[in-house]
Amino acid sequence: MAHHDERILAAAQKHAIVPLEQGQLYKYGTAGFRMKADLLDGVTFRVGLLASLRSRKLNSQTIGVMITASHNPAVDNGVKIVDPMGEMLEQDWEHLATNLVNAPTPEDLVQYYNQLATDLKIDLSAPAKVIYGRDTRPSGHTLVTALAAALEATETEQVDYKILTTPQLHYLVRATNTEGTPTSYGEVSEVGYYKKMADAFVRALKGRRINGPLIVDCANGVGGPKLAEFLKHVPQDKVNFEVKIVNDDVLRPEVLNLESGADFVKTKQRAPPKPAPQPGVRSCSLDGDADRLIYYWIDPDTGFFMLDGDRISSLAASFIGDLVESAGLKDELRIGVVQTAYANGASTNYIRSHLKLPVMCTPTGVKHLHHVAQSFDIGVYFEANGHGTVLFSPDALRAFKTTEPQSPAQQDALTTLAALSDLINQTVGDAISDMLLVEVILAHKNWSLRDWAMTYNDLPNRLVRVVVGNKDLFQTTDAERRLSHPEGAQEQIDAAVKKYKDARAFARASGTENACRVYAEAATNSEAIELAKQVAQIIERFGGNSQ
Ligand SMILES: CC(=O)N[C@H]1[C@@H](OP(=O)(O)O)O[C@H](CO)[C@@H](O)[C@@H]1O
Ligand SMILES: [Mg+2]
Repeated sequence: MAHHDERILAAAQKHAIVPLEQGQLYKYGTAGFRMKADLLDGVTFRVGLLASLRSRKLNSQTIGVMITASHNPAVDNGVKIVDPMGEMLEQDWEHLATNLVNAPTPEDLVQYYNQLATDLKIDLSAPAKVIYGRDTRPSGHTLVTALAAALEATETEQVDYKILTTPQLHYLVRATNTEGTPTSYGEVSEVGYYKKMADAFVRALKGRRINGPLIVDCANGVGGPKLAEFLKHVPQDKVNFEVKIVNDDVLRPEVLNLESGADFVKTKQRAPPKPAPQPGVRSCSLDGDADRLIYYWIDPDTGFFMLDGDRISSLAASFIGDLVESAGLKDELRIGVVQTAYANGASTNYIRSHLKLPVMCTPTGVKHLHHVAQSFDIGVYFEANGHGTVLFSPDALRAFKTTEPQSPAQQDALTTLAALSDLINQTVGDAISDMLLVEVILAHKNWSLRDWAMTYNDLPNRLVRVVVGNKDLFQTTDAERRLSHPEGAQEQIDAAVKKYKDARAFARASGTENACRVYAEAATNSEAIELAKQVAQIIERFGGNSQ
């Protein structure tokens, strides 16, 4: 025991943890640790210790660490751990991360680190490997120094991939752990990621023409330079993909996510004001770390129209469902769609009634959706905010490759499915990969965004944030669609919902902010607004005193 005590102790003193106000604790949440960057040096050091422990626990497999605060302002940053197959950190370890980070002194830290090793039967002399990347935030540079110090102190092999999108880091973790095996995920390099995706893009398009230019707003984040790099790998002689990258200034941190990006477009329900929107042109926005995607266009007649995660999900499910049928695999492969309670009710209805596919609902946070999507052969999952992907099971991948086609149409469907399984990032939602998927589908269907939008009409809806005295009073059940506590609150929400046609509403405590969120939808816009207001008032009444 006491393998690296001296080294950890010395390094921990240089990367001290900053005590939070009023005895509050750091918490590993949906997005790892995320806050003002100047609080994160000690946190990142300690996350490095945990990543090293996790690698040693999992037979020396490679673990990833991503430094990003996604769509938050430039002064924030964050750090999260990626598991060996490119998935989010296993939930059981989230509270270990919380405990390790909150150890009060360097001595306590070393003691807890050793205790974890003992409790989890981790051999501290086994090899360990951690790879990492960061988005374009200036603070990422110093946080990486803290991370590297923890890896050095614990004699963990490390690779610094420098600036990456979040999904690229997830790709690299899986590629590293599957290198040289039959399930190799791709070349272990950033270029390997571009090559795999460009090749799959060409194969999936099958010579179909992309209908007009695409404007991509990159939120002045890491997606800009990475998309530009990707495009260099797309063979211009085979694909007519005309992309105009906008908001790609990564040299001025103050403009990161400022009035641009997928989160801005989704929450404000309007196009980024700069550059001036071009009516009629197909447009999309990535978020600051390029794992979320929203499409939209400005209609010369009716104005702004947005196609969010629910739309991408139903588009993908419809296209892949048709291909599976043409491939003769309908009875063999189970396709399903996974959503959260925030999915528009019209999308759920469309997928169930029109596409005739099962829809499952999970609590908020992509790790929950990802997990349930894995229970299908083809699991399509998206949050309404534009984060999501499509997962293919080993059985599905095998079927695409080994089914003997009886007709050219069947062969065509099988090869398109195989190409899609390479194009779509299997580890996590990936805005660049999802964007290419959408472009492929629109090209196959010869659809404009207007055609896509016509598949169903969204129910009018409202999402409001309610600050209460104590958000922890609000506990949910039924995938967050109902409140179990405080007692009596749900009955009042039910009574309010009953007053409106086609209405639905729910309230829950946010996992990322100190507030509750209320969502309401109804047959008309004014009713959705009224209902949201009434439910917000109920939440305020039950929410404890705000000081
Ligand atoms: C309504 C909403 O958009 N909630 C977001 C938000 O979670 P909250 O727990 O609602 O704060 O941040 C999560 C992490 O980015 C994201 O997964 C989720 O979709
Ligand atoms: Mg993001």
